[in-house]
Amino acid sequence: MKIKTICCIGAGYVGGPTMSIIAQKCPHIKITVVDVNASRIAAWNDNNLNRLPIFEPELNDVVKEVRGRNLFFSTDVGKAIDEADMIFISVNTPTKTYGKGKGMAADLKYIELCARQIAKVAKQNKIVVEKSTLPVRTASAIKSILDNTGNGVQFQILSNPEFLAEGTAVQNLLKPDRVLIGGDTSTNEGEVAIQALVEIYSNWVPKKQILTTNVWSSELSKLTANAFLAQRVSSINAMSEICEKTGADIKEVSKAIGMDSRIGSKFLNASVGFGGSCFQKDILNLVYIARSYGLNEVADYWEQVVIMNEHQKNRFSDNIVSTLYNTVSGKKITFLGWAFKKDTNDTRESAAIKVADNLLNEQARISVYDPKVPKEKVYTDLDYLNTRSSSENKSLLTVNKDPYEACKNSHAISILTEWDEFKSYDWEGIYKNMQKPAFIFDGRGLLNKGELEKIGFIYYNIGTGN
Ligand SMILES: NC(=O)c1ccc[n+]([C@@H]2O[C@H](COP(=O)([O-])OP(=O)(O)OC[C@H]3O[C@@H](n4cnc5c(N)ncnc54)[C@H](O)[C@@H]3O)[C@@H](O)[C@H]2O)c1
Ligand SMILES: O=c1ccn([C@@H]2O[C@H](COP(=O)(O)OP(=O)(O)O[C@H]3O[C@H](CO)[C@@H](O)[C@H](O)[C@H]3O)[C@@H](O)[C@H]2O)c(=O)[nH]1
Repeated sequence: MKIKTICCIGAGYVGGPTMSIIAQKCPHIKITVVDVNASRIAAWNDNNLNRLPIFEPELNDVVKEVRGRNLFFSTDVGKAIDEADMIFISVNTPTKTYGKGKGMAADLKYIELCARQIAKVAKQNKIVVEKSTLPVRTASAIKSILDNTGNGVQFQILSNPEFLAEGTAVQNLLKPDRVLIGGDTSTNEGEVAIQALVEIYSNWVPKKQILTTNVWSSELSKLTANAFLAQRVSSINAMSEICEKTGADIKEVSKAIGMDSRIGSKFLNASVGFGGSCFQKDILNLVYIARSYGLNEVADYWEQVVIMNEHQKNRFSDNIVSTLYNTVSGKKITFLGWAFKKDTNDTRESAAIKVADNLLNEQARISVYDPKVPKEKVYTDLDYLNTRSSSENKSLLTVNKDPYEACKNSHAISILTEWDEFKSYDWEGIYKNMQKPAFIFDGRGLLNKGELEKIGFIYYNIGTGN
């Protein structure tokens, strides 16, 4: 079966980049990305590519090449569904904030809305692809909605989880470690649908890296991959605390263990804590699933990864307070970085938010600089916590466009995101304009301790005892 038209529901961090690359590699397929958020669609259609709704290295060039050729962004969800042979569901699946499973389970209301709309509109057989990250067995719920509310047309459901990481999305999509496709391997129609998607990826991904499985394995593999990745970060962060007590250095420990080919060297950077929209949400979802099957030991095991992460963020802010003579009340603390990692404007679950909230509770004044995160976003993130009024947040925290201004007169600088540009700042100049003693709390192990200490800074790093 040859796919000629694709619709992708959800123009976010996954839908936008993923469809841009499919469009680039498959010029014979017309792709329409749709979203209910009209301003997001307008931003994807903006002539000024620097105003695309998400910042991803190299993405602007790809969008420039394919937009208007075979990639289109629209708010007309019904029309795009109707025209498509294959529909990707790429909408958000956040943690539930209400009812049963609140704070743990994935909220599938957006997924269900998509399924109902597909069922309502579709007049011909369609392949529906789960691109969003979903609890294992969601495909059966989607199938049930489609079959029971549809117009009698046939639907095949595939699971095709996305493994891209933000900041490297384009390269991850161009050269994925693997593409995973789960489908109904027990029927001919299921096999045909699987092969239709395999054929799309085969335009640029070597066949041996395209893995096909049953639907449940595919859905669960996505949650498993994120759980393992996050577990590595929590494991190295747990060791960082032992390093600080014992005089061991976490970078040396990471290097030493990473040279064991069974462990591997990637994803072993101790930090102020993992952020991003996926790790916490997906682990909590896994914990919820395990509990719902009565697998309490399994649930406790994975939950500890999130508990450890909360602890890492809290102990980072606690260390700032205790080092600054047990009070930060009225003191200016500069945050370099607000995004959850470098090379993205995404701030979802960023460690910076929690650290800021803790320090504001201690009446610190915070000044933030991030090269890609707009001022309004910083305030929205803080207001969302509902810890204090929006006007209090605005009076206690300022957002600067200039990093040197942000650092002026501050008592301490805290590195929250590992943006490369921070490494080449004029640190001597920054030191001169700070209160003394001038402290740096490096939550990313980014800066050069020796050089900064030579200038006169008191420098604290995660995982290094002083
Ligand atoms: N962000 C990542 O790096 C990443 C990577 C892999 C997988 N995922 C998974 O992919 C999914 C999407 O993540 P994201 O970061 O792109 O989310 P996002 O919030 O950036 O984008 C989702 C979009 O879907 C739209 N939407 C919601 N309901 C809709 C509906 N009924 N009709 C039309 N549009 C609708 C929203 O308006 C939003 O723009 C999630 O399940 C996530 O776990 C994310
Ligand atoms: O050694 C490390 C590696 C990562 N992090 C932090 O962990 C978080 C997540 O980083 P990363 O995984 O690189 O970015 P994400 O975009 O969240 O990507 C993860 O989540 C996506 C959404 O499911 C998956 O598709 C990706 O495979 C998975 O890496 C960030 O705060 C990083 O700073 C560390 O602290 N130390």
